Amino acid sequence: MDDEAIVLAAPLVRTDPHRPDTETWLGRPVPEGYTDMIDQVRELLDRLAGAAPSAEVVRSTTKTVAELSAALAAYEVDEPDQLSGRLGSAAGRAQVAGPALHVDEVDDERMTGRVRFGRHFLGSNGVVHGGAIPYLFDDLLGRLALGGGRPRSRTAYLHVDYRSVAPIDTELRVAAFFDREEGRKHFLRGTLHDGDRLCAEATALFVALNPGQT
Ligand SMILES: CCCCCCCC(=O)SCCNC(=O)CCNC(=O)[C@H](O)C(C)(C)COP(=O)(O)OP(=O)(O)OC[C@H]1O[C@@H](n2cnc3c(N)ncnc32)[C@H](O)[C@@H]1OP(=O)(O)O
Repeated sequence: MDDEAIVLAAPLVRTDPHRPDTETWLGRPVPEGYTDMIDQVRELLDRLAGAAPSAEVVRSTTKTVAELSAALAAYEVDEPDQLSGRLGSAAGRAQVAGPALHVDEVDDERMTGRVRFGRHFLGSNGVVHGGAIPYLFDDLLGRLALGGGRPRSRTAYLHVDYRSVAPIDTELRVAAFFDREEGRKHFLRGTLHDGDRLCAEATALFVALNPGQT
């Protein structure tokens, strides 16, 4: 594929001071610019959601996206070598299924951060789709569940209360708390705020996996 075809738009400015320029995964360096590529795909999804393009632009976009898919297909790897969703210090772990979550502070019991849902996550009337919020909490709480040297665990339940609407294109605050542990059961909770206004809160049970449990 022509290199020029993969230039989607002007590159995004790196805005996250917590994100390192380079990162390693499984001891190997992550390709330079990988997280910038993920940012561009997020931008593309937002533009796609918001656009009502002409037939000509639909045709050319379809062709370009097909070329991009073909280029990436040539580099497909098995799950253990996957980068997307595995880069802990990248926004949203470099996984475009969810919003770009930026972790600001984390210790064994608590995690705080910021998140901005783009147009891709619009439900209606300028607010975030209700299904995107559990994704955010599962990811956020799942990360904290793994903190403090705790064993791998899996979400057994995730309960979300929607207290007020969460606007898109707005920096929202998230927090996660490790509440308590009962044997293999780890209880966590999380909050999503727009300024001082509580948008949603969640409680979850993560069950630690037994040795050999996949
Ligand atoms: C960095 C990465 C961040 C992203 C993290 C994302 C995490 C995820 O999304 S994981 C994917 C979604 N979750 C799943 O697919 C889980 C599917 N379910 C399972 O695999 C199993 O049911 C599992 C592992 C949760 C529990 O099964 P198992 O290991 O057999 O434990 P089990 O003996 O049934 O239960 C253990 C305890 O938990 C309790 N428990 C289990 N499920 C539930 C539930 N839904 N509600 C309440 N209690 C429960 C049991 O009652 C039991 O309690 P006690 O010890 O007091 O008797």
